[in-house]
Parts: sequence; structure tokens; C-alpha cells
Amino acid sequence: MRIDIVTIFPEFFSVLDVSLLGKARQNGIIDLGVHDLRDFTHDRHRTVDDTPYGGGAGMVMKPEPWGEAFDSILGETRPTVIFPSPAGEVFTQATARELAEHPHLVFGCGRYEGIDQRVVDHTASRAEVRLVSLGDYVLNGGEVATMAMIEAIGRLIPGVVGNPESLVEESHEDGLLEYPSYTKPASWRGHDVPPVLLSGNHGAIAAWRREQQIERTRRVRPELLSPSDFD
Ligand SMILES: Nc1cc(-c2ccc3cc[nH]c3c2)n[nH]1
Repeated sequence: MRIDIVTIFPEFFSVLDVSLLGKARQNGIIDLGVHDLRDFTHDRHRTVDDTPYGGGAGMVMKPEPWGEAFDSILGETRPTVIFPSPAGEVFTQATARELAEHPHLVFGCGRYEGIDQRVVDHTASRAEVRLVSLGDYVLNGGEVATMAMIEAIGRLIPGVVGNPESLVEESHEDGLLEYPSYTKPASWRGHDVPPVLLSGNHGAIAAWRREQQIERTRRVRPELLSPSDFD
């Protein structure tokens, strides 16, 4: 997979040089390009924003630098361009699974009050454009959302996570929250590991874990439950 990021804070993504995603890049599983939007300006101050038409507080990101940045990235392919936005579809594990199948993702990180709408409209003529929200809260820009999405998507790409089995029993992977986990010691400060987990009875352990998932989901995120969860 190829991932490109356009941002005015390229240094924000230096963390992608380390950890699992850093290794995936070294192994050639993920090819990453981080682009400074200011490199596509031509004035002395490398200006990327201006006052909003119609008035109002704050500044809006100018369309010209974005157009030139995408000119240099989009090329002949038709990638998926993702603009993090509070007005977008909510990013879920299903979104991550879907986007992990796309060969080329481009993230456009807005700042200020956002990006001139014409950038979204024009880009839609040469790419699949998705506005994606990380959740119902307001960030100062798209970088944090982009980092979260890249991590959620990247870990689903074959070869990135060492043991693919560890991807299966996680919160949201099967639509439910994950069961509680325990490791040694069997007793710690008066708290004992549930005996079923020490029983060696794999059928009983699987049943207990499923019940824990359902109980935890019912308590914390009841809207995630469906009738089939009780089959
Ligand atoms: N889920 C979510 C996304 C955002 C977001 C995304 C881009 C920009 C650009 C300026 N402010 C922004 C906020 N806030 N919350």
C-alpha cells in the first residue's frame, strides 16, 4: 500500500518512522510519503491560508497550494483521498478494514477553519474523496485523526502485525467489545484470575470469554449488540 500525507506539520508524522509501521516501511509493505503543503506555495511567507468569503472568525486554507500538492501526488492513478473532518462519516473498524484494501491512500490534513471547499470538489474529479470523522469531538486539525486512521488501517495490512491471530479477538473486530485479559501471577493484591482460565477446559474458556464480551458490550456499548450475538 502507498500512503501520502499532505500537511503543514510534516514533522508530526516522524513517529511513523518507528514501531510496527516503521518496520512495515522498511519491509516495503507500506510506502509512505509526507508532503509539506508550504512547499507548494510561491510567496515569500509561504502562505497557505486567507480570510473567509462571507466573513466569520478564523482563516480558510487557500485552494492553490492544495491543487499543486495533489497534482504532484495523484498522477494517473485514481487513489482514495481522505480529508479528516468533523463533518465526515465516522471512522470505525469496518472503515479501517475497507480502506486497508485500497492500494493508494492520500490524507489531506486541514488546519485553521478548514480547506476551501473547491479543493474537495475538484479532487473528486480525479480521485475517490472521503470526508472522515474520528468521532463527535473537535480537533485543531486533521493530523491526529490521520495518525489514528493510519495506525488502525496499517495494522490490518498483511505482514504488518507479526501474529495475525492477534487481530481477530479484539474489540470491534467481531462487532463486540473484547473480553478481559489476564496473565501471571494467578493472584495479585487479593485479586484472583477467574478460575475458568486456569482450568485448561478450552470449551469452557471460549464460552466464558464470549459471555464476557456480550456482558461488557451490553454494559458499555449496548447499541453494538445485535440479536445474533445471543445465538
Ligand atoms: N473527528 C474530527 C475531525 C476534526 C478536524 C479535522 C480537520 C480539521 C481542520 C481544522 N479543524 C479540524 C478538525 N475534528 N474532529
